[in-house]
Amino acid sequence: MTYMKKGCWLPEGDTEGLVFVDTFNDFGEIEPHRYHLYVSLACPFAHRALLVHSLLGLEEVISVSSVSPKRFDNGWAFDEEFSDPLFNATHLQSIYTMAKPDFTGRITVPVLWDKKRQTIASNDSAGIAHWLAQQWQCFAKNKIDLLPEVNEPSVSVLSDWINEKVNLGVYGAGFATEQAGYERAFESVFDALDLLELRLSNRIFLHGDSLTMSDIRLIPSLLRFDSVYYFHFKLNKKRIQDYHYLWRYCRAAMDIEAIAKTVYLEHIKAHYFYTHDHLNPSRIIPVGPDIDWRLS
Ligand SMILES: N[C@@H](CCC(=O)N[C@@H](CS)C(=O)NCC(=O)O)C(=O)O
Repeated sequence: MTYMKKGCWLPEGDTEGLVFVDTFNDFGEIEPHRYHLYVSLACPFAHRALLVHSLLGLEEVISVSSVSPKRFDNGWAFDEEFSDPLFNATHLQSIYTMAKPDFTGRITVPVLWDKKRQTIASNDSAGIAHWLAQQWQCFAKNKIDLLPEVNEPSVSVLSDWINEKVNLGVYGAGFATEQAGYERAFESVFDALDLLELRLSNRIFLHGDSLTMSDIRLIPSLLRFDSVYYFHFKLNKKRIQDYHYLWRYCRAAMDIEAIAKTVYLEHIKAHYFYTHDHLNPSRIIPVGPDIDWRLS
């Protein structure tokens, strides 16, 4: 992991005494063409924001671009294929220092840039996803309510649980540095998947027939599981394809065009297997697996 301290890039591991004080959480008014969303197509957290953006059909009012899949020592970068459409920056760190020259913290995606105030409105995926789902209905091409009032308490409880047990849980196993910690994280992820399998035995999505914010949390991690987490994070008890209902759930999600068009498995694999060279020193990116998402 790499960080900035008071606007300066820190070499890997040199984080002694670092206190992460800076996050951005200051959304402005809703105005078409005012915001730009920087994501990484590989990142499951950024994927939350991208999913809401795509499901609501906000392409014409909020622009989106991705960083390059391969992250080097200077953090998220832009390249010819994945360039910065606003500033032609070479690295995402420039976007952070434009917003706050003495920024201290991790340079993460997603980033919601406010063109009017020339600053970062938010770099919190959950906050951005929530804001898009709640505030942008008036500009949404598709009227989808991902935060239905009737389910609101259970959606937020389940969303938080998925974040802890699955979204972050897989990293707990993948980045473990000792056996016991890895095994605890491994068991915890598969216990959570077993519970979700049970929950999905009598419904298509987590709260019934329609997608909610809980699904927006779960889908990014499940879609990456068989190609990445199973191998790279050593989560190899089962693939998602080995669960009856979770597999049906993934295929039902991928059957939705607005979801399928946000999923770039080659980009995802290129990121994880190339960037985490402490887990994969050869940086060889696996060719497979071939996944057939069709429902029947
Ligand atoms: N606060 C963030 C965290 C997102 C996050 O951890 N993103 C990862 C990619 S999956 C990242 O940008 N990591 C870069 C780094 O840690 O150097 C969120 O929006 O949820």
